[in-house]
Amino acid sequence: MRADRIRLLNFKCYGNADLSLDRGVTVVHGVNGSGKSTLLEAVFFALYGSKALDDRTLDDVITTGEDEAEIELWFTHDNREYRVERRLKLRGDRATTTKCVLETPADTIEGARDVRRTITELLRMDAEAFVNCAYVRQGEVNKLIHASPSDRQDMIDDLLQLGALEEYRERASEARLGVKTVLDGQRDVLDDVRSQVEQKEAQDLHDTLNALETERDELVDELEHYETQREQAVDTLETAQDVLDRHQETREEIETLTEAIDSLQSKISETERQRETAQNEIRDRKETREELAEERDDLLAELDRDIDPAGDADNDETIKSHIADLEARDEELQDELADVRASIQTKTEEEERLREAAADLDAQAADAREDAAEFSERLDDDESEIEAREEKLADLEDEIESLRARFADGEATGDSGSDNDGDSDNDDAVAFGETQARLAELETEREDVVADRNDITADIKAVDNAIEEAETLLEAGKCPECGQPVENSPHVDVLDEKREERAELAERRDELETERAELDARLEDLEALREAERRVERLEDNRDNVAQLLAEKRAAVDERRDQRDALREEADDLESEAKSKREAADNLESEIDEIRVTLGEINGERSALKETIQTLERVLEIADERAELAREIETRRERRADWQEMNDERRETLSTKRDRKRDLDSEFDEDRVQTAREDKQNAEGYIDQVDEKLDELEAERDDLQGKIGGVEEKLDELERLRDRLDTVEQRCETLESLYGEAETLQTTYGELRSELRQRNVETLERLLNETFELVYQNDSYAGIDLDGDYQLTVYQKDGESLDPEQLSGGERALFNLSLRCAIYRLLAEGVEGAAPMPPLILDEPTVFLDSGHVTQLVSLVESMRDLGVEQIVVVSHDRELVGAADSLVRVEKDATSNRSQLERGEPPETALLAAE
Ligand SMILES: Nc1ncnc2c1ncn2[C@@H]1O[C@H](COP(=O)(O)OP(=O)(O)OP(=O)(O)O)[C@@H](O)[C@H]1O
Ligand SMILES: [Zn+2]
Repeated sequence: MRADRIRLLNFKCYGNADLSLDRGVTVVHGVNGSGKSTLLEAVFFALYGSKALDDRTLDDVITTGEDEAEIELWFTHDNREYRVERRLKLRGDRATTTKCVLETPADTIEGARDVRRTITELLRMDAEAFVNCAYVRQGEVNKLIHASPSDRQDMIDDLLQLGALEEYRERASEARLGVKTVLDGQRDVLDDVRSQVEQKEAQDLHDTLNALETERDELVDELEHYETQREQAVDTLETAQDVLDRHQETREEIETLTEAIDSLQSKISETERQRETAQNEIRDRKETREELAEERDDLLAELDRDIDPAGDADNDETIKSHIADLEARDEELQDELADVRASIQTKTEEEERLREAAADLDAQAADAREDAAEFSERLDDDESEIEAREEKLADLEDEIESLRARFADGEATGDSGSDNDGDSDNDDAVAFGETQARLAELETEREDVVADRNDITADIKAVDNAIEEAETLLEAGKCPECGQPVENSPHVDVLDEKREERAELAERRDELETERAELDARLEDLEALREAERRVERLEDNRDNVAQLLAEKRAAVDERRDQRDALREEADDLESEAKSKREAADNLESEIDEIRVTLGEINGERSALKETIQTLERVLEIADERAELAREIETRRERRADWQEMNDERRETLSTKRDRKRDLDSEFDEDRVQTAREDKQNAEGYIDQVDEKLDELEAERDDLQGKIGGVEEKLDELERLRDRLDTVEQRCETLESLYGEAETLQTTYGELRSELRQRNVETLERLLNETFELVYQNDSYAGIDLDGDYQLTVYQKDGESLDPEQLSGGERALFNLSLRCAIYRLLAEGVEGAAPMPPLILDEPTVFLDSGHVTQLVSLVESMRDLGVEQIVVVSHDRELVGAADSLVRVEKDATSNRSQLERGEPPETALLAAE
């Protein structure tokens, strides 16, 4: 087997680690406590699980503070690849395996037990064998030497698979002992059964049986005799009993008869009483009938109708037809009544309607009159308004006339110009409608005058200026015309001319002023006329409007007057209509009163009818009651006749029964009864005695029968015992031969083991000597002796022998390693040819060794490799060993996380290590 790769998660001091391993020698190195041993333990744990933990538990395996751990190991064995995986989980403070899987090339095995079993079969080693052979744990170098010879024997035997033979031998021995125990037991049984048979045979059982049977036959004869006697006694007893029974029956019949006679008599008198009661009831009913007849006669007399009081069926019919007639009449009356009521209803309604209509009409008439009055009032108003308007119209006409008179053609109105005031000029007389044109003419004229006047005013101003200048010049002595000195000036006269011109101009201006004033006055008059003209126009408009309104008003007044008259007429009509309706209503009222009288009459007749009908019905009722009474009387009569008949029959029965009783009384014989009683008593006495005797004899017979049964049973048992004896004898023989076989088997296994062991011991001794010589080249020791019980003895050169315990520490270590390697080789070479082996694992093998011996150890390791050990893993920090490694693994603990780490190093590291 070869470990190829191991992966760890939270396994003890490892956090996350993954390491691949090679064939050949691998040296694991690192400082103390870095996790070297733990790595080896992990390989061991991966293979065997909790069995690899000795006395520790699963929770020790999980890194402190974590709650899950994983271990995975890939390995090759016999050229096949395998992978084992385990997962642990902390639940509370206990760890459990949550996954355990082994993948083999063929299949996958699950579960810790099955995985361990498969691995044990595969490696042909259990966990214990693994540590004894392949895995030399730290500090266990002396294990094999310290062990007692028998422990060592067991260890080595187990490794060599000889343990099984010892087991078989022990099993054979156990089987032999087991057979022995059974055989001893069976022999005891055999003795016991045999003595029982002998005892039983000595008892003469057949003779005893014959004697008992004879005795029993005699007893049976005697029993039969007594039984015959008993039967006779029983006959006698039965006959006597018959007589007594008959006597008893007769007596009972007489008693029954007496009872029957008594009961019949009482029934007869009871029925007689009933007959009498019925008679009384008949009498009562007859009386009631007569009373009813009287009542009926009274009623009929009261009615005074043609009905025969004697009353029979025909009479009833007559009454019924009377009632029918009366009811028919009542129905007629009822119809009439309904008609009358309906007509009252209709008429009352009609009356109400009429009165309502009349009231309505009156109201309408009142409304019409009111409207007419309103119209009249408004007509008065209208007329006074018309009057006012007419007045206004006349005023307007007057004003217009007077205004028109002021115009030229105004004289046409008749009033002459004498009325004209003196102011008005005839030249200015203007016709109506021409003022406008005239005003325009005068306006133009005035403008011309004003313009002339303004021109003259300007001229005056110019003349004034010239005068003023000339005067100034003149004062200065200058010519007013040319400005030259006045002396000699021809122009001095000019000033006067100018003054003249000015006076002329002023005169002219005054004329123009006057002319303008005249024009202004004429203009004013004309304006006034113009004003009058406009006013006339307005007044005429006004007059026309007033005239039109007046005309309209008149038309409206006429219409309104017509309407008022119409309303008045309408009111008259409505009133007369109301009156006629009211009259109609009054007529209806008196009609209704008359009808009410008829209603009263009908009701009166109806109540009289009802009374008569009731009386007649009562008469019919009485007839019914009387008939019912007659029927009752008849029933009672019939019943009385029946009872009579019944009693006659009873009386007949009574006499028969009395006869029978008399016969039975005479039949009764007291002597015969007495004899029967005595016979019975005697027979009973005898039977009692004989029964006692029979009981005795039967008990005796049963006893004998029991004894016979007992003897027969003993004979059967004897037969069975003989059979049993045969069986047990046979079984003992079989067991004896089985015991012999087990004994042979036990010796065979024992011999086989010591033979095999002897062969192995010889090989082992040779291998041990070879190895020891290789690692301990020393002159002191001549060789090692290993005997059949694995007793080890070391011989010194001088021939003295030594117990291995007496060797030095280092020597012991080397000796032990030699023994381990020898065993490993023995196993590897195999008893039956080479077998694949687990890696050889050595944890700190050099502790006790000096450097010289380390060299020897190195050669041991190398020789093992050369001998074909596939993989050797050594934990050591010895430089020499490191130097001999094919590959290196360095283990280091991270100072901060406190987790171990694995690192592959190649041999060049040797140089580094050597340099340290
Ligand atoms: N369950 C655990 N969780 C964490 N650490 C653990 C656990 N069990 C053991 N350890 C630690 O693992 C460390 C490594 O121990 P191991 O015996 O493998 O060291 P080593 O390298 O073989 O040392 P030495 O050279 O002294 O033999 C120890 O320090 C120990 O405290
Ligand atoms: Zn002049």
